[in-house]
Amino acid sequence: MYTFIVNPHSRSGRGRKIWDQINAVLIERKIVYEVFFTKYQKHATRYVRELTGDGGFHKIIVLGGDGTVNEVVNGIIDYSKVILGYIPSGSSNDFARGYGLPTEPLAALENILAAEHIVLMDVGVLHYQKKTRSFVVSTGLGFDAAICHQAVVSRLKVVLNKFRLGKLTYVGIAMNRLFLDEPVTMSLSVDGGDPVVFPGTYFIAVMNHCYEGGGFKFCPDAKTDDGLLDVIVVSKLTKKKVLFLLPTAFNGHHVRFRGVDIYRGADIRIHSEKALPVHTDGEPVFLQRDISATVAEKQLRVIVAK
Ligand SMILES: Nc1ncnc2c1ncn2[C@@H]1O[C@H](COP(=O)(O)OP(=O)(O)OP(=O)(O)O)[C@@H](O)[C@H]1O
Repeated sequence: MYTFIVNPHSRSGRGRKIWDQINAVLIERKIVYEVFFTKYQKHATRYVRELTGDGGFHKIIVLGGDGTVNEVVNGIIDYSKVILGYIPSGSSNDFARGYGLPTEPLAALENILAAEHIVLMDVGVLHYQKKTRSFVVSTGLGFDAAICHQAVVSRLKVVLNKFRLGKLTYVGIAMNRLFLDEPVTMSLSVDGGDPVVFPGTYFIAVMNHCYEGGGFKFCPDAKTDDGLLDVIVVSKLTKKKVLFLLPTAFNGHHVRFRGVDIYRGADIRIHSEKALPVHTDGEPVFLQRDISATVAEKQLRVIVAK
C-alpha cells in the first residue's frame, strides 16, 4: 500500500489541485493507498513518526515542496523500512531537480508506480545547540538561510507561484537580501581539521544534493550516496561581484571564481562571529552561531527517474 503525504498548501495552494489529479488516476487504476493532508508546520513529521513507529515496511509518497520532504524524512523512525517517492509540487523543487524527477505530476506518479529505479540516499544531520534536524537537500548558515526565512513570509512567492514562476522567489529575495545583509567572519572545519577562517562571508551551505534555492547548482559535484557532504563558502567578494556570480551558479560555473571555495567531508563544523539564520531544506531554523553537519548512519531508499 502507498501512503501519500500531501501538503495542500505547497506552491501557494496548488498542492491540493495536483492531488485531485493524482487521486483520480489512483481511483481509476484501483491502486490501494491512503492519504494524509498536512494541516500545519511539522504535522508531516508527527504523522510519519506515528506511521513508521509500527516497525512495518512503508512506501511513503510525498506531494509537496522540499520543505514537506524534509518534514517527512524527519519523522521516519527506521530508514531501512521505507521507500520514498516524490511528486514535486513546491516552489523550488531542488530535491526533484537533483534526481531529474519528472516535474509534471502525472508523469511523476507513473514513475513512482513503475518504481524501476530505486537508489540509496544519504541523509544529512544538522546539529545546533543540543538539537538535531535531518536534511535531504542542504543546510546553510547566512545569506542563503536569510533568503529562506524571508521566503516563508513573502508575498512575492504567492504572486510568482500564480504564474508558475515560484522558483524565481528565491532569486528575487536574494537581490533584496544582498543589499540588506553585511558579510561576517566565519570559520569552517572539515573532518576534525584546523578551522579555516573566512572574513567577509556571505554564506556557507552544506549540501547533499547539488542544487538549492530553486536551481542554484552550488555544489556541482555533490553526490547523494557517497556518505559525504559538499560545502560551498562564498566570501571576500564585493556585493557587485556576488550579483554577477549568482547567475553563473545556475549551471555550476561559479566554482571557477575566486571567493568561491568548495570542500567535502563527513563532519562539517561552522562558526560565525554573529548569530545568523540557518535553514534545513529551505525550512528556517532559528539564528545560530555554531552548527555542524554529519551524515546519518543508515541511507534511505528513494524512487528516482527511469
Ligand atoms: N496545511 C498547511 N498550511 C500551511 N502551511 C503548511 C500546511 N502544511 C504544511 N505546511 C508548511 O508549508 C511549508 C512549505 O511547504 P513546501 O516546502 O511543501 O512547499 P513550498 O514552500 O511551496 O515549496 P519549496 O519548499 O520548494 O519552496 C512547510 O513549512 C510546511 O510545514
